[in-house]
Amino acid sequence: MMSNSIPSATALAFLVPASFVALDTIRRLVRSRRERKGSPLPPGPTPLPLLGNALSVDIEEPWKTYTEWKAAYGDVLYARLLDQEFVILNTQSDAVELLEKRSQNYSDRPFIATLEPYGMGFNFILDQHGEQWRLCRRIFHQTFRADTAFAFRPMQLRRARQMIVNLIDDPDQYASHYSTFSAAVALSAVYDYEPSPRNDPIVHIIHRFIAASIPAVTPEKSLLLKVFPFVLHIPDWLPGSSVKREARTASDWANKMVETPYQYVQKRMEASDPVFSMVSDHITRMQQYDESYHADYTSALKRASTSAILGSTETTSSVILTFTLAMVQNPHVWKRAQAEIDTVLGMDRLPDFDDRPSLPYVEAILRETMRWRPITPLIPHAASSSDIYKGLYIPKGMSCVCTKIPPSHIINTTGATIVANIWAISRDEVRYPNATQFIPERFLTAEGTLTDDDPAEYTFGFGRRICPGRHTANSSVWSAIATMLATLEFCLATDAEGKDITFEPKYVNGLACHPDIFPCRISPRPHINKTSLERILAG
Ligand code: HEM
Repeated sequence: MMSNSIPSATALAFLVPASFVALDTIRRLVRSRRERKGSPLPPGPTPLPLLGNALSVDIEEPWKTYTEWKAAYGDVLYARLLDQEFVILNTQSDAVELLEKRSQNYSDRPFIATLEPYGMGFNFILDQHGEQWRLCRRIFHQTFRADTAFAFRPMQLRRARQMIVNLIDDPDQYASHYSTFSAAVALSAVYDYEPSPRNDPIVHIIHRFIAASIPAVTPEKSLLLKVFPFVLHIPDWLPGSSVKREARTASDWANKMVETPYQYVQKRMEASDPVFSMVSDHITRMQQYDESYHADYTSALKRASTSAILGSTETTSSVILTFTLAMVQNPHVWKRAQAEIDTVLGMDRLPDFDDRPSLPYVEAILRETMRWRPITPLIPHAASSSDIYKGLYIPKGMSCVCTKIPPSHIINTTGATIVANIWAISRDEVRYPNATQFIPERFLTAEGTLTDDDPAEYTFGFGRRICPGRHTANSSVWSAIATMLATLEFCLATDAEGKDITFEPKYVNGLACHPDIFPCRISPRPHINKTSLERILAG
């Protein structure tokens, strides 16, 4: 039997990092008290020693807890989950004040211990606010800024129409068609790659990477690796090595995701096959720079291009899934939209971007879809220095305990996480009465024109980190939903006796938050058929 007074190696292995967390928390509290100079932290629920407020937060949907706390503590809240401090901004105006007007200080990201081990290091979405990020963002901007993204519109419409053909062919696979559509738009823009509608090898790599990396973004996995980084070095035959294997698999898929489409472009360029894409454009631009800069440029280009695929695939398809759920639950909405479309376009052509200003109800549906169930309910930034806002102390204050973390991360791991709570903004009952209901009319004036309220002003984020793909995203979502409304009907599924199958929607929190697959019947409108659509596509 083991003596009680001599801790086992395993107990030590757990005790040492736990003590680091405890000491670190105490050190931060002392330091923050010194730095505050009399300014209080934002109000919030009283934290327990060490655990902080971890036990009071809904782990599945923390945005709901923060929204409830708004009533008790106000618009700007402070909470601590274990050693991680959060300042939660529950209104758009506070998010604009800090994340936009003080963006010099609020454009970092919180440190996530799983990123490097799970192969997410290529992803500039989660990069710190520094030179590497700036170069990626510049490359990205040249392709996706408003005036250049305009050029993608014909491709986006064509892809949306192809999606309808796939939906008519195989309606039960609707989620997969949305995903293929979203990936296809991004792959066309970034690599000039046309994926096949089913079983495409590159789409397969993207899906495998996303599936393998989702465990990386869970807070518990991140905390585990932060506190016990040695689990990445446990031999494969020992219990507890599953995290290491999981990380290795995600990393392998990440590597394929970065290299395979990039090499596809390189090969086409070597074969003098004309290719027009973000990657080919920058490979050409790179030649004007000194050779010594090529390695950095290539690395930034690979990171920007892969981030574009990752940033667009699950987000766009999540919005279309949310839209489908709203249509199935609110048939009067798609019927009113179809009446608008038929009046403006007639029944023998499909909407294109010239029709967009004439279809305010379709636009209102898009806005309500973005508001009703925001796909990124919380947007995390990090403060690089502590600050005073409205007389409240906003701490930097998280520090990273331990080991194999690249120096570029360690330098910047000292920011409290500043969270824009998009859920709270979208649930503001003064601005959006009956906020839980899907009511596109809230974005229309009594005359039927659009109001000035556009949820795109908060659902795409804020300041220097605002979604740089937002113009492309907005056009993709519009082309998808306008084409779907013009061609499809959305009903509850029926059972063998013809009775409607009702269901309680469930939500999945992956890279974006979206409804889980639900039973529904998506069918062509009476005057639409596959042949006529294929004729339109061919023309
Ligand atoms: C409807 C679809 C989309 C939504 C709702 C969305 C939303 C967001 C949000 C909320 C952020 C974080 C902003 C912040 O930190 O303040 C973000 C970042 C980002 N998004 Fe999107 N996005 C969408 C589609 C896209 C698309 C299509 C692309 C690529 C073409 C893209 C690329 C990115 C990138 C690269 C970032 C990271 C920017 C940075 O950290 O500097 N997104 N997006």
